[in-house]
Amino acid sequence: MIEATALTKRYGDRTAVADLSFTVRPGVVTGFLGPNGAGKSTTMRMLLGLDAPTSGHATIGGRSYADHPAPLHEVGAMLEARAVHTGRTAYNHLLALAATTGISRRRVDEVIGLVGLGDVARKRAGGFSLGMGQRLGIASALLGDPATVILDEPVNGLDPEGIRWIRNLLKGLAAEGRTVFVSSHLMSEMALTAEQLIVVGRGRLIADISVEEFTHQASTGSVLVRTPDAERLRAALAGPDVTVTSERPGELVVSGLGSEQIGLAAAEHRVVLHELTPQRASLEEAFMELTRDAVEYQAAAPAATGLISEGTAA
Ligand SMILES: Nc1ncnc2c1ncn2[C@@H]1O[C@H](COP(=O)(O)OP(=O)(O)OP(=O)(O)O)[C@@H](O)[C@H]1O
Repeated sequence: MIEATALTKRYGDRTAVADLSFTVRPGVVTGFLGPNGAGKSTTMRMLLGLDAPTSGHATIGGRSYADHPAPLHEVGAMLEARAVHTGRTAYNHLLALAATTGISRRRVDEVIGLVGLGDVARKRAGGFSLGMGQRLGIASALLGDPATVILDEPVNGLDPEGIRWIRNLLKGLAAEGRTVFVSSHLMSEMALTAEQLIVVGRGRLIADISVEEFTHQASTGSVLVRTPDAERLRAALAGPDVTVTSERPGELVVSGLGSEQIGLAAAEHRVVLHELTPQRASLEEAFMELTRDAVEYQAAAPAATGLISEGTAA
């Protein structure tokens, strides 16, 4: 369990983190989301005792990081994936880390297997690709078999295979009952990985919300219907609070009725349906909307296009 209470960090007259309070529970992956410069890295550094808060405090497993007698067993973290001595092999890097904290050689072998670095463990880490560097960073974080795992932007720069690997690893760690806290600026990625979201902007808490609820809120409430009998269905659906629009032949967008009601009406009138899809804004668009006022440097971008269907969202 991670608990942040009124965490605040100022650098001169710049406030990086402002009065930030949240709880990260064990057993689920919690995403820490926010646009660039929102204060995610600063918050993570404060959780790990690498930066002192201007005010407020944070605990991991009930104590501040510095108060844990064996912190590597309590918390594993990856803040900068490439902070590795480049001349050493991956194996020796992990072995050196293990030796300073009383962790066995067997555990080094175990984490190498866990992160899939078996084939390259005897190679110098300096020659590693970004993906291998991330895996080594995660191996270091997991070395002490920690109850809490904190990773800053672990999917940055990874290919789809690497992203899927990290996603499954994080879910597995959470399923083992660990506390997993992972930052990202990509809502769509977090929607696939996390169950709970803590969203920040300009150092402040914007939302503490489940992915399910966030997805629900992104719903526009309209339903796309494809049918070869559009005009008959349109007549069957007509009602005081119902709006039906059509941009293409054979396609209707219905507001004011749920997909169950539309399906039922179609069945009653023996209208064949080819598609019945609740519409929602893409999660990335919903996220941009949520954090719009908090984006540090707003680019002049074309207006968001609005709706896309559930199947293609994110
Ligand atoms: N050492 C520092 N000195 C001065 N300002 C800092 C320092 N570290 C961070 N900041 C500022 O604090 C704010 C938050 O930065 P932080 O790196 O925590 O954000 P972030 O959400 O992790 O963003 P990113 O995704 O871009 O890393 C930014 O405005 C940043 O410029």
